Amino acid sequence: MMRSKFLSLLIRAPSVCRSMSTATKLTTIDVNDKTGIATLTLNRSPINALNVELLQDLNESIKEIEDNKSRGLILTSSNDKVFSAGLDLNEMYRPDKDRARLLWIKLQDVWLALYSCDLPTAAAINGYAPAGGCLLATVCEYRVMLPKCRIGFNETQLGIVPPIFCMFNFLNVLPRRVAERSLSQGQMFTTEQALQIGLVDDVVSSKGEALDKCTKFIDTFAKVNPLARSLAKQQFRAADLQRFQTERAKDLESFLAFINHPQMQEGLGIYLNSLKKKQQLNAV
Ligand SMILES: CCCCCC/C=C\CC(=O)SCCNC(=O)CCNC(=O)[C@H](O)C(C)(C)COP(=O)(O)OP(=O)(O)OC[C@H]1O[C@@H](n2cnc3c(N)ncnc32)[C@H](O)[C@@H]1OP(=O)(O)O
Repeated sequence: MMRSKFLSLLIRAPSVCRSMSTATKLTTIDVNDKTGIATLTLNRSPINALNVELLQDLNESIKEIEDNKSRGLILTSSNDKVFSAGLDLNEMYRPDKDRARLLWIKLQDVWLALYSCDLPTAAAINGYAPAGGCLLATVCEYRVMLPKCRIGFNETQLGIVPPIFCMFNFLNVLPRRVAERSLSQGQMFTTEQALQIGLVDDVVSSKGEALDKCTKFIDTFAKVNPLARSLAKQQFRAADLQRFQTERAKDLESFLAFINHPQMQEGLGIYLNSLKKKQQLNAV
């Protein structure tokens, strides 16, 4: 009797979150002591544009979460309107050559860390997620999104060829025909369209609900042997990971050649300017 009372108290006890790291500045990690699940929050104001430092912090945080044997990883944003605006275009426009190289290497590292992550991963997409934002969301195994947002790879709309890891992500989530069309057209989807085509698994009305849904998804693995789960995931992703490793160096050189092209620089300048003037392209 005493024991079951004690157990019911434990079950009803409010969940306690503890911060795992103070070292990172542009990401935060909160581990729920009850569920053992880590929430990794993008925290670069104003719109979580992915610069070298944010990508570096993301890499460190993912490693920290894996090393601390969390039960799962939920990726979200501290901004209530934007999950991530994608790569920081200021890193690509009139770039510092060393930083541009580092930017792409760190983006590749983040993709690799999440694509091959041992833990179950889920994205609580609490705002806009264009390009690199969509990359972070679709590299996860489950997605839930808030209404009235947009998500997609808009690269071709900006004259950019989406890198192969965008293709891997989409092919894991969408039927091949839909993946190819949306990547080659640079389509941005509303939340409702994203749900309809299966780009997101669920739609909820608040960030709290989104985090709950992600927790429930991760809980579906509670009774599965973690090693078997992780190896099954690796098996599914092995061919993509191998191709990525083979093409990684070439992919970096393509990115550098691409951003150093005068025509691309001109286009990036015009696009950045249009964003600053709040004249966002219809594509986003
Ligand atoms: C060989 C292979 C090469 C492959 C290369 C692949 C590369 C790229 C992948 C990418 O990720 S490129 C980035 C694509 N991202 C976008 O197109 C998003 C553009 N942004 C928006 O649509 C909106 O900003 C938003 C995300 C919907 C947010 O809207 P909101 O109204 O909340 O905020 P804004 O006022 O528009 O923006 C605030 C502030 O940030 C500036 N800004 C916006 N996006 C970016 C960005 N990606 N990088 C840098 N700066 C950005 C925007 O100009 C505003 O600046 P100020 O006016 O405050 O100076």
